[in-house]
Amino acid sequence: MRISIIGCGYLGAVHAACMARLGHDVVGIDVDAAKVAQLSDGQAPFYEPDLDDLLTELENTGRLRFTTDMAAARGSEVHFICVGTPQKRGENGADLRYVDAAVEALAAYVSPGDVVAGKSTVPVGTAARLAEVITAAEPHATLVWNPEFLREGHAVADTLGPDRFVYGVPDGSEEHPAVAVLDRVYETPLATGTPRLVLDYATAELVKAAANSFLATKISFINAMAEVCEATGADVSRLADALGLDDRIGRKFLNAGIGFGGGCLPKDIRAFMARAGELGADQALSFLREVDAINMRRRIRVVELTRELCGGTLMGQRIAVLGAAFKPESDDVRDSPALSAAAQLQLQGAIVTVTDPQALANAAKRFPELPLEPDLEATLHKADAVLLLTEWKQYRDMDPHTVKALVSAPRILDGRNVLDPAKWRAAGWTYKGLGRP
Ligand SMILES: NC(=O)C1=CN([C@@H]2O[C@H](COP(=O)(O)OP(=O)(O)OC[C@H]3O[C@@H](n4cnc5c(N)ncnc54)[C@H](O)[C@@H]3O)[C@@H](O)[C@H]2O)C=CC1
Ligand SMILES: O=C(O)[C@H]1O[C@H](OP(=O)(O)OP(=O)(O)OC[C@H]2O[C@@H](n3ccc(=O)[nH]c3=O)[C@H](O)[C@@H]2O)[C@H](O)[C@@H](O)[C@@H]1O
Repeated sequence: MRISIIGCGYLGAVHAACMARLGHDVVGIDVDAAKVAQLSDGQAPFYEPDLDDLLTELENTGRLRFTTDMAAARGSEVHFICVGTPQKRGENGADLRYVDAAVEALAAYVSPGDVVAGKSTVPVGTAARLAEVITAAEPHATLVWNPEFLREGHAVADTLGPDRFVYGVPDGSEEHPAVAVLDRVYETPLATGTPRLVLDYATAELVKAAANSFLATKISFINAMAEVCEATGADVSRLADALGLDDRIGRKFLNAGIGFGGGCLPKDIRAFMARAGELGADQALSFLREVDAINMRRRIRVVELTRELCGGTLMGQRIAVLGAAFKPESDDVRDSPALSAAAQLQLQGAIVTVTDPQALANAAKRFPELPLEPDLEATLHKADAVLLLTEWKQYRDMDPHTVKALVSAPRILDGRNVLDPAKWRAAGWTYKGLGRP
């Protein structure tokens, strides 16, 4: 099938490569000429495991190309909308200007029978509004909403083998012709038994908002428990292990620590609250305000604990921050808890050095004032305290004796609760976790 992908960022570039991998003939379209040039050279414009290999594998097949020219969408049977929906500046709501611009620009190139499939995360009600734009331009084309659930760091595997497909179609009916079109797009993963749900627009849009809200709530729940554990001397990691053994709860997404960040969970729960408010259902989601507040408190807690670790003042203390990305296996620093804590420590007088295996270039763009150091040993050199804030494997695997020889004082704050406290203490470290004795 011929497929166009509009927007080639963390979602769209991966979707484009994966659709070509499934055998489709794909054109990726983006307004960012530099990104298009890089992708056209077979290079991922960001770090995502397996994406570079996939781009290289596809380079000589002729099935994947990239352009800035929207006219290249003409002739594709399916057009995926993958542009960004960031938080509006100074407001909770989603900024839909990129989605609106992309759909309006695409509408001129849509032909009868085409399917325009929205993948971006949008407030409920957006699909119905955009469907009017598409049908005004081409009455025999259909807009569907096909939300995406991939995780950064696992994006290729998640796209090729998702937990489920959700199709939001105009009448919510299995018989809608667009269902068969999407089934052909996803024929290979569907053949392995991946569940596929056909829903109406609003339900499909809400599945995405609800899923991210649930995940955020799970993380904030365990972080709230971490606060109680700190007050009582209990251990939140063991608490999570015990809770997680109940099938109905599960252990996943119960890792307490510095909290959630990234380009999705924080902005998505805020956009969901804003949209519920517009719909007169704000009370239903007022708990998400608390989810957000618990999450933001974790960042402050890291600063407080670092101050305690340094003997009561941050002034002039050399702090080694391990991790800049919002999670390991990603170079994404959007709303990164690690960077926001690092910047706060610097503001409070600490001499901060941040290291990360992949995210320093992006960190430099967002926080030009923060000293960044690619080398882990150089970062640790003469540190008065070490903060592990993004749990890259190389930080989790550090040897406390080796690290101790590098630092000025053996004090560590494990912001992700991934180190073995007994092992670090036995090596002579003052160890602090979040919600752990
Ligand atoms: N990053 C992720 O893991 C996931 C993201 N999403 C959702 O997918 C959407 C995109 O997110 P990301 O890929 O992370 O954002 P991103 O910022 O990495 O990528 C967006 C891309 O759209 C391009 N763009 C903007 N306006 C355009 C236009 N008019 N025409 C063509 N291209 C245009 C930008 O240049 C950029 O390359 C958001 O709604 C996000 O919530 C959903 C699931 C996973
Ligand atoms: O809509 C999106 O963009 C995506 O948002 C999240 O994916 P992602 O942001 O890539 O990363 P997650 O693995 O969900 O982690 C989010 C944040 O929560 C933190 N986290 C995660 C799990 C946990 O137990 N504790 C915890 O603090 C991570 O460190 C990270 O900062 C969802 O997991 C995806 O399903 C969704 O498609």
